[in-house]
Amino acid sequence: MGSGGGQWIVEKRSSFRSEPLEVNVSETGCLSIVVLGASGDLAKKKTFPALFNLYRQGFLQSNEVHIFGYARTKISDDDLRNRIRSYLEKGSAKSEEVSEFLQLIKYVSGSYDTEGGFRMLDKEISLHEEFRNSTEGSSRRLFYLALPPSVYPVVCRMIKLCCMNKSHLGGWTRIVVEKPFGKDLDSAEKLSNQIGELFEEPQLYRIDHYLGKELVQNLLVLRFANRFFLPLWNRDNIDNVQIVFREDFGTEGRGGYFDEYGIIRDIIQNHLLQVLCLVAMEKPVSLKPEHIRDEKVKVLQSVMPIKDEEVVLGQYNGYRDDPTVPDHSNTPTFATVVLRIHNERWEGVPFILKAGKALNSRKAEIRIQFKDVPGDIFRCKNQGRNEFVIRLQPSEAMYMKLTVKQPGLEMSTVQSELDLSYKQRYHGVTIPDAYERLLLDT
Ligand SMILES: NC(=O)C1=CN([C@@H]2O[C@H](COP(=O)(O)OP(=O)(O)OC[C@H]3O[C@@H](n4cnc5c(N)ncnc54)[C@H](OP(=O)(O)O)[C@@H]3O)[C@@H](O)[C@H]2O)C=CC1
Ligand SMILES: O=C1O[C@H](COP(=O)(O)O)[C@@H](O)[C@H](O)[C@H]1O
Repeated sequence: MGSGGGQWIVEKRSSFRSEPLEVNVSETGCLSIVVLGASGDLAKKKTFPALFNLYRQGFLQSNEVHIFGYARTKISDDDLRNRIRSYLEKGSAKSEEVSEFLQLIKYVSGSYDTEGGFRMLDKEISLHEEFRNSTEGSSRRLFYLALPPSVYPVVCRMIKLCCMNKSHLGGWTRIVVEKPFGKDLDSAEKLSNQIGELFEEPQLYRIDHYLGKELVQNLLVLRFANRFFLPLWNRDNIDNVQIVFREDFGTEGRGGYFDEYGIIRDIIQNHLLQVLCLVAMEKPVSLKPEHIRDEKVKVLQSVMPIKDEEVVLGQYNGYRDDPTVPDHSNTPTFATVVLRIHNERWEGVPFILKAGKALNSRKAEIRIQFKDVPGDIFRCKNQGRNEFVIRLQPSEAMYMKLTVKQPGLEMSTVQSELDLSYKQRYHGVTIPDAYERLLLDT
């Protein structure tokens, strides 16, 4: 999706149509945001907090927006509000603001594969639209699937059958689906076909929230707007690249989703692979989504089959104690995988992807380790290599480890850092959560 000359231009993927579709309609109808899987982990930790932050900043107005939670769990509106309250009351949020926001939320309970619940949901949405005097057809309905991908097809069918915006007077129905998009190539293609039969491509938003993180968004700028990196970013200078995700908590009741997918499909195949693409790809022709996608695809096509001996899998002690996890599960919660990119720039440089839950710290970072300097006249090799680190979280930062002269009379060396820590550099700037950015886009 891109903005050109002040109007929004929605472009379908070239595999679906060749001409860009220009949409230039004013959006006047009220907005209903439906969070399916509202009882779950993503909804409470990220979706509702992101909606709350958009509300606080005035992007969602209480006189036009209403939020619906939908899931099978039988709870009341207030039960849902109480479940999420503590996730909203963080930072500078005032408790009155939280209460006002929570009043915008209504909960509907129903199954994912029968019409009853979805008809009820449609009725509730329509009531809200009538209450807001939204002209029929001008209303906007955003369905956010905070659900395991196994239920996307049936949920999309039910939305299409029961819950669509009724006509096209500037209104719309949009569907947001989460990663992982299927389990393997066959299921991803099947899922794509199933959803594609129900909705037009511009109605569909596939989310990978790592792409909304500030420092992931910065990767293109960093690589292609700075002269420094251009000559160094290749096999002649870089020894290895590490892309690491660690979490200091386990599944915590998410076994219903996680155990079926595991850490590779949960984190590596999507979040870390997207980061790898941005680190490894060539400069795109422009910033158009298609041009960026084309370069990413080239990188992925150059990845060699992974060798068994370059994979390590593990499961943390206590994973099976989670009541939502089957007793004999062997689903990995930790994985290290080495990817090798067979092209002129990266031949011989291992890309080491690591992800794990319930480890000793929470961190996501990219470490680019450079080769040793030939002819070590300072005998400083043992002090460590040049390294460029991009810390995505926590505390966003970029720093370069380099060898300098130890200040003083002696000619000795020491490792130091050129440090761009965002908190210190950008005082008073709040970095938006990835989901705020992405939900606002949708
Ligand atoms: N948690 C997170 O931080 C993030 C999650 N995601 C993605 O969000 C999606 C949901 O993840 P998350 O919220 O963590 O998962 P949960 O396990 O919390 O599942 C969400 C909800 O889906 C329903 N559900 C769970 N298992 C099943 C099942 N087997 N069949 C049908 N319904 C089920 C449950 O609701 P009920 O039983 O009430 O219907 C549950 O509350 C996943 O695709 C994940 O990749 C993406 C980014 C971050
Ligand atoms: O997609 C997911 O991401 C979260 C971690 O997201 P972060 O932005 O807090 O790093 C992870 O906990 C979850 O298992 C996974 O589904």
